Amino acid sequence: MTDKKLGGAGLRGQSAGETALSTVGKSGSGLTYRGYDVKDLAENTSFEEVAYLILHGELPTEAQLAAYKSQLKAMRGLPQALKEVLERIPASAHPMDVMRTGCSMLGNLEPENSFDEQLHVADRLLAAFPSIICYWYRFSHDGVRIETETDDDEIGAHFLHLLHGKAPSPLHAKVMSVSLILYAEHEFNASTFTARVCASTLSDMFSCITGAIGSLRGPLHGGANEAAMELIQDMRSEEHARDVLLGKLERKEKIMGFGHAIYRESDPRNAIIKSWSAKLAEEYGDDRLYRVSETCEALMWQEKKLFCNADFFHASAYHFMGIPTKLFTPIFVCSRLTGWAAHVMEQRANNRIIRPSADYVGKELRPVTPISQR
Ligand SMILES: CC(=O)SCCNC(=O)CCNC(=O)[C@H](O)C(C)(C)COP(=O)(O)OP(=O)(O)OC[C@H]1O[C@@H](n2cnc3c(N)ncnc32)[C@H](O)[C@@H]1OP(=O)(O)O
Ligand SMILES: O=C([O-])CC(=O)C(=O)O
Repeated sequence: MTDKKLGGAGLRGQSAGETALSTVGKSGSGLTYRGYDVKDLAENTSFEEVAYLILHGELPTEAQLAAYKSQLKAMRGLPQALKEVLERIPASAHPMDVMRTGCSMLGNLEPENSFDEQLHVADRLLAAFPSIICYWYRFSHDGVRIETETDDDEIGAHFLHLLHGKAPSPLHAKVMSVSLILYAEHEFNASTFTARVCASTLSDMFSCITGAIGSLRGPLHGGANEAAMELIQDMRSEEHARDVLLGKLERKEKIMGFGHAIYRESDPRNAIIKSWSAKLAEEYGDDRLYRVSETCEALMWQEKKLFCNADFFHASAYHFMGIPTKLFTPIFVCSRLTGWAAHVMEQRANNRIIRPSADYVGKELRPVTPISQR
């Protein structure tokens, strides 16, 4: 992987601070969390181990992991006032707006009173986010008030259990764990930077995370996994996929799930989620979605030298597990929370308010014309 030539708009290529949490797009290692290659982590750990690594600095021992899992399990319940708010949100709402409101409401009910509570707040949100989104989804779509405390050991399995009303298969639980690992942390991406800017004013953790959810929602960032699904779901065949994409490229439309602000030749998360999507396609008996996804990948590289980012094969993988498309980006939130919270803590530990300057391109200094003469 070569380093991308960075420069120009969007603060590209400018260092905006220091981090010990991850590296993105460095030659020789595509993506590392606290010094571990994401591929190594995806092959050899669970999401809870990675969350512990990101939040605490080191991988847990067996005893630490067991204690961490039981601690998170015990924090899955939602306060009645939050459930009432979630019940008032219509089924037509975007689930990312539900996440934003759910996070913000929890901040009213269980505020972070001092920075000494920051790790507790991060863990509480980690445990509560799947409950928040699934409670709202099942109530608004199926009319049921679900019990949000399951006995599932892992957050990914817990999410699928709440969504489908039954514990997932080992394959689905494994894919969720890998997916959450892949999405957990990514240096100074837009949503993380939002969280850090908010943290730099010495605001509370809930505000930082609520702002980050808003930034992740857009289709140029986390929202791309949903947009990718919307793109591929109507592709009837490989030939149709090619026609659709060539038409879009001709019209200079963005193809969601492709390209990246930092990576130049590939996103290291793609090969990992793609291989799990292939396994799920086989289990599902799919004879279209995975193939058209591969067609898109080949055509985009051939035509534009653009590669799939983390989001593209997440679309088919989530679909094969029966996850409704509009819940794709909220799963990203359930994972990225770990990175956001760790960045907030890192910012707080060595803080200076983030306040860049702007190049002024407006009018020269001029006097106010009295309103009667304008
Ligand atoms: C988990 C994540 O958040 S990963 C990102 C998810 N987002 C997406 O998948 C949305 C689609 N992708 C994009 O919009 C962009 O690739 C971004 C936002 C991710 C990165 O943007 P940038 O850093 O500005 O892209 P970059 O500088 O590499 O763009 C180079 C050229 O390729 C084009 N390009 C980049 N991505 C795409 C795409 N997905 N489809 C079509 N053209 C594209 C750009 O328009 C640009 O063309 P130009 O030189 O004619 O203006
Ligand atoms: O780094 C970025 O710009 C976007 C991204 O891939 C992520 O946040 O996972």
